[in-house]
Amino acid sequence: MSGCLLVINPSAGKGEAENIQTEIEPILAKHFGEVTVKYTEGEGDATKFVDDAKEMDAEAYFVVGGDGTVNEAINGLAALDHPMSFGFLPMGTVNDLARALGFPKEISAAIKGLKDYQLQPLDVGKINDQYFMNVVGIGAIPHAVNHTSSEEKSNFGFLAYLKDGVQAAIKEDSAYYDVTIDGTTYRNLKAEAIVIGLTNSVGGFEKMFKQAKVDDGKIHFLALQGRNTLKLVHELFQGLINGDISEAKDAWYETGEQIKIALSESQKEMETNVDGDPGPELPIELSILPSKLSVMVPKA
Ligand SMILES: Nc1ncnc2c1ncn2[C@@H]1O[C@H](COP(=O)(O)OP(=O)(O)OP(=O)(O)O)[C@@H](O)[C@H]1O
Repeated sequence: MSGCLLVINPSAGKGEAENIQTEIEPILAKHFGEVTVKYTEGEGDATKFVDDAKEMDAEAYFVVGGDGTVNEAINGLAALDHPMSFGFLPMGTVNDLARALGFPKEISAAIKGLKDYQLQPLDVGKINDQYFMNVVGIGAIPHAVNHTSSEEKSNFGFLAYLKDGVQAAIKEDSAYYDVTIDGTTYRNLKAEAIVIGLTNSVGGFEKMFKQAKVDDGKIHFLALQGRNTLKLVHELFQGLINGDISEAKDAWYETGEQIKIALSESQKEMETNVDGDPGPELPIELSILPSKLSVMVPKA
C-alpha cells in the first residue's frame, strides 16, 4: 500500500478548493509518496473514486470539499472491509466533522497542521443502506431544512430559517413513533422532532451532544416533545442547557448501538435529513460501525 488519491470538489469553498491543491499535494506526497489527483464533476463522484483508490492500492484517500463531499467519501470508504486512511480539508459552510475533530478554524492552519497529523479512529453510522458521519434529523427540523433553499439559508441565517421552519412544521409534524433501542421497544412516543447524532457538532452548533465522542461507539438519540420544542431547540443549539441533555424538560435522551424508528400505525409519511441532505423516509434502521475509519487530524 502506498500513494494517495487526492479528490477535489472544485465547486466547494467559493472556488478556493482548486487553489488548495498546490499547497496540500506536496504535504501528501511527503507522507504517502505518489499523489494522484481527481476532480469531482457531480453527485456521487467522491464515493465512486474510492474504487479507484482501492485499485491503486492507495494508502490514503483525501478529499477537499464541504460536508457533502466528506459524506460521499465516507459512503465509499465505510463499504470497504479494510478502508485506507482518510483525510480531508473542510471547505464547506458548516464543516461539522472538522469541528467535531477539533480542526483549526482557518484552512491555512489546517493545512499546516497536516504536516504532522495524527490518525484518529472515527465511528461511522449506517442508516438503511447508506452511511452517515454526523446527524440524522426526523420531523420538524429536517422538514425545515429540506424545504428551505440555500439562498434563504444564507440570507436569513441558520437560526432564523430554522425557527420559522420549525414553527411551521411543528403544527403538522408532531407524530407518534415506535422506537427500538438495542432491543427495547418504546411504542407511541410522541415527538415533534428527533435528532440522532454521532458527534458533538450538529449543524455547526458544538453543544448539542456535549458528551459525544467521535469514537465512543454510540448513537446519541434525542426526542423533543411538547409545545416547548421550539424553545428547547433554540436552547440546545445555543448550549444554554447546563449539564446533560437528559436533564432537559421535554427531551428524551438515550444512547444505543442499534436503533429502529418507525411511525406508529396509520400515519402520513415522514422524511429525514441525513448529514444535511434529504434522506430516506421512515421506517429506518440505524447502526454504528465503531472506529470504522482512521481519519487524519491536523496537529495543533
Ligand atoms: N465539479 C462540480 N461542479 C458542481 N458541483 C459539484 C461538482 N463536483 C461535485 N459537486 C456537487 O457538490 C456537492 C457537495 O458540495 P460540498 O462538498 O460543498 O458540500 P455541501 O454539503 O454543499 O457543503 P456545505 O453545505 O457545508 O457548504 C455534491 O452534491 C456534488 O453533487
